[in-house]
Amino acid sequence: MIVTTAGLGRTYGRKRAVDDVSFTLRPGRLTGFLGPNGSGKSTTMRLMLGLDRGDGRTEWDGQQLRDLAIPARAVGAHLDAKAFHPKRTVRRHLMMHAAASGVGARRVAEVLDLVGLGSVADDSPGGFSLGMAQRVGLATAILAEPDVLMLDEPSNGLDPQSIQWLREFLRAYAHAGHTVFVSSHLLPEMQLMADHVVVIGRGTVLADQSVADFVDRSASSQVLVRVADTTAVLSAATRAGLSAVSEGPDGVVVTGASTEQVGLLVHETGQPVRELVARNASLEQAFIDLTRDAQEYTGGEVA
Ligand SMILES: Nc1ncnc2c1ncn2[C@@H]1O[C@H](COP(=O)(O)OP(=O)(O)OP(=O)(O)O)[C@@H](O)[C@H]1O
Repeated sequence: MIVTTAGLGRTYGRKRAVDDVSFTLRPGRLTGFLGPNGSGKSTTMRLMLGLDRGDGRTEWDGQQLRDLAIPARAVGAHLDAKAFHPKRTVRRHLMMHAAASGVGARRVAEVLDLVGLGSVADDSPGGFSLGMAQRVGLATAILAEPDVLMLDEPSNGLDPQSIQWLREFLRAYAHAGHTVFVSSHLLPEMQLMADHVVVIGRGTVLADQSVADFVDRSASSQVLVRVADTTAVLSAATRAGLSAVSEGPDGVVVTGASTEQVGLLVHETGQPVRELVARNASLEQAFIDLTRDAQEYTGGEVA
């Protein structure tokens, strides 16, 4: 299912929390939703689902969510870690959601096992840890095997094994043809998991592109090339408007260019390449570069 948001907006008091946010989520890929604290991720997700009133519209394969026959089959969302009754058992909680979306008891048992809650299915989740509560939320979201899965910070409170499990689960879910949209502050995790990213800062979209392109465009992406005549490569880089510095006796480091561009540059100088290595910035570094000016809440210098 293709999900299109157009012109989403929301004002709280005098603050424009989300402003003219438009993007498209495509099936078969996991889109990460990134942004500094308070940048509007949760608000955007709530607007998409009609849980918050605001401007703009979201279409699910061209339709409004309320016009779909069984909305739970279209989208499963987990936005709030403790969105369950603390005294109702996990199984009962899931059975109630199952009934509302035409899902049978077998699927409830299957999902309980899938998210690792089988042994506590008949416990009340009131005293659950954050990680356990996250599993209940995920179980609820995937119950009806929705076309679209939307999760707000699902790795919060999960231990490393659970994070790895969640990553594999979400990737498999996306690559089976579903549309997956996940917000997270765990950027190294997102780099392993996401195909595409939407980045927002101060309520507006700053980037909407593949993870590879996003990381590549970072000012911190560098390419190291080793050649016999570094001076010729440095001049060619300058002529091409690229920033380049020499490194060691035969190395040149070019900033902000792809390996292909640097390969062509060396080719122009008519000499063989001894080594060509991309020193890609991490998703984390690319994110920090991009959102430096869109940081709502910043800490002081660390001495
Ligand atoms: N119910 C509300 N009332 C007033 N202001 C709100 C409300 N909900 C969100 N905001 C404000 O809107 C802005 C966006 O908040 P939102 O929770 O969407 O950001 P976020 O990107 O999800 O943040 P985080 O990463 O910290 O979870 C913030 O400045 C926040 O303080």
